[in-house]
Amino acid sequence: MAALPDRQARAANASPPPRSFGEEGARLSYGDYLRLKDLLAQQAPQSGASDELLFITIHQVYELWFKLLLHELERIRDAMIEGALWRARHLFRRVHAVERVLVEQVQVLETMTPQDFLEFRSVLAPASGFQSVQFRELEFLSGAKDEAYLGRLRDADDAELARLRRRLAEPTLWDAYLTALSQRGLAVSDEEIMDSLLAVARDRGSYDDLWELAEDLLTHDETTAHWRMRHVQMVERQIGTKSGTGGSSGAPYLRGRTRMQFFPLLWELRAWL
Ligand code: HEM
Ligand SMILES: N[C@@H](CC(=O)c1ccccc1NC=O)C(=O)O
Repeated sequence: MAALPDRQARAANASPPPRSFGEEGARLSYGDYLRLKDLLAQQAPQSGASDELLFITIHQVYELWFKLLLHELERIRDAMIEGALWRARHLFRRVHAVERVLVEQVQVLETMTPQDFLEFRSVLAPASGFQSVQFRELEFLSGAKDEAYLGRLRDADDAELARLRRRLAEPTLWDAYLTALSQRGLAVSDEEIMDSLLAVARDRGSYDDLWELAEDLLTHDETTAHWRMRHVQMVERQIGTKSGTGGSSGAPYLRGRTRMQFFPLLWELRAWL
């Protein structure tokens, strides 16, 4: 291999310095690429209350993360069906990291006092988190399909309803995990599934990838439950025992939701080990 020219030799060559990577076309700027004009025009407080910008910003950030989570969880599901378990595991690391951010982010909204929330709470009604289509899509994709929530959406448009109906029809993460198990010769019928999960847990030498994937599913379940618990704590801090703008009992309804599990068999497995 030829030696690299030293600094003096390079200076003597006197050719112009190379342009930095990608500058040749010079078409995109930071703001164009990220569509910041559009993005930053989307925060439109309805009241004069100072904390409404915080409230809107937080919710929009959640919805952006939900969008990414849906994208990655779909890829995880498809990777499991294709038998590319390494890719599913790789993407689960990203999903878990984002989910931890979602939990951590609650504290930002908790810097708002209930008095300051009350300055604009009445303008929100009857809007509420019930109407988060992406949140419900995440639940459906994870395995908690409950058609009744379609009725709580109020003013969802046709495209949103179609998205939710598609999620109700398509395979869940759990369906995909069962496919991965059966591809390895393990039985997945209702009667046999627990024996198969036990076989995976007891023979890490043969099934370590399937075991670790089940652990990744469980972590997804657990971090989602953490979010639900942090959300209800925040709700109790903000509105106490008041009912919700979306028409539910508020904190009691949300407390009930914290018991939800996407993958109950993975939790039950612990008792059989
Ligand atoms: C001041 C802060 C918040 C309060 C007081 C609050 C209150 C509530 C209440 C009372 C409900 C039950 C529906 C109803 O009757 O209104 C609800 C549901 C929900 N909220 Fe919030 N929320 C807050 C912040 C957030 C944030 C930051 C998110 C993030 C996206 C969020 C997402 C949701 C979702 C997805 C639901 C549906 C939960 C389910 O059905 O399991 N909320 N919220
Ligand atoms: N349900 C809340 C209001 C609320 O938090 C909210 C209102 C409109 C859009 C998103 C919301 N966030 C989560 O429920 C309440 O009862 O105060």
